[in-house]
Amino acid sequence: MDRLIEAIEDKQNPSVVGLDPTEALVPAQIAASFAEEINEQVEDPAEAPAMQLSVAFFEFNRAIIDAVADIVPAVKPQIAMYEALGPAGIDAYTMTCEYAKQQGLYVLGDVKRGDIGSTAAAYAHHLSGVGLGDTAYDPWHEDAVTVNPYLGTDGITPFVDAATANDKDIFVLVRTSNPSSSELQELELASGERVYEHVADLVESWGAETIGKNGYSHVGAVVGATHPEEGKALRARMPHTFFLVPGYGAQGGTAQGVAGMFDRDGMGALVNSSRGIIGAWKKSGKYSESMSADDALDLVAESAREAAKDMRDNLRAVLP
Ligand SMILES: O=C(O)c1cc(=O)[nH]c(=O)n1[C@@H]1O[C@H](COP(=O)(O)O)[C@@H](O)[C@H]1O
Repeated sequence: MDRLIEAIEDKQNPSVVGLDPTEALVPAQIAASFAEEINEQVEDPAEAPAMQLSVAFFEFNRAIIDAVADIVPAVKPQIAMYEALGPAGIDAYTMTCEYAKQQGLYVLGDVKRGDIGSTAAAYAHHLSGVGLGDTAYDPWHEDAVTVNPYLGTDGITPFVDAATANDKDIFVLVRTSNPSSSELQELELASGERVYEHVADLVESWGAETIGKNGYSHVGAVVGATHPEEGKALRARMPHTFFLVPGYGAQGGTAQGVAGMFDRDGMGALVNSSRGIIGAWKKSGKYSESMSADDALDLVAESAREAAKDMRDNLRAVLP
């Protein structure tokens, strides 16, 4: 986790921009501006809409990355939004990750993978690259991925091994931000612990052999901004586990609510906002359907930059 920590210290900003584009979040004229070019390229006209949106997603992301790269240490592309477009969407995802890396950003691939050990080892190629040894080729350009711990240790170990071998990281779901999370995560065990507390102890143990010079391991945890008190308690319970904290902004999480998830040095957590930043242009009052695609992209970028600055300043105000 040392590379992420250094990136956060460099920008003095523990926030990450979630790149979760959807057709509703990307100004319509951007995809429309590629219609002619795409229609000439595609063999099957039915493919055109997905191709157009994929190109639009990448241009949308590139404009936002250019606008926030000097403000934030990291971006978190959510692969689901790209998978929704099929293979062309995956191309937009990997191009987005590659471009963000080229701008010096830490790329957190939100892929939430989890399976039995042999399958997890295949998924772990997101971190270990394709091919063997020196010939390993990295088509994903991710510094970290999110993973689901529901299958237990043998489903996680391949990810820990790949992360450690490649100086990358994983973030394991512990206390998720969604309303239904309590149905499972708050269940009380015979020991009196809650399920999420038991998972927290497993996550801390999974990283124990990989603690870096800043005191945090390659194995992080996902702790929702919508659970301030539980997050504060988990901060103390998981001293060597860095937190990815989603749920700020669109889901109601606040800077005050996440303050307890940081350690006494103001480190230990990276707070995510996706829709609150990439959708800020919708609240600017400056968008018009008649504006050009270039002007729409400029508005997206300018709005994202302002929203990223606000988030940075809100977090700085609550940190030691
Ligand atoms: O793993 C995640 O990042 C995640 C875990 C969680 O508990 N809650 C959660 O919202 N997320 C992700 O964080 C992002 C939140 O998006 P916004 O609500 O738009 O900021 C989405 O990409 C979610 O998939």
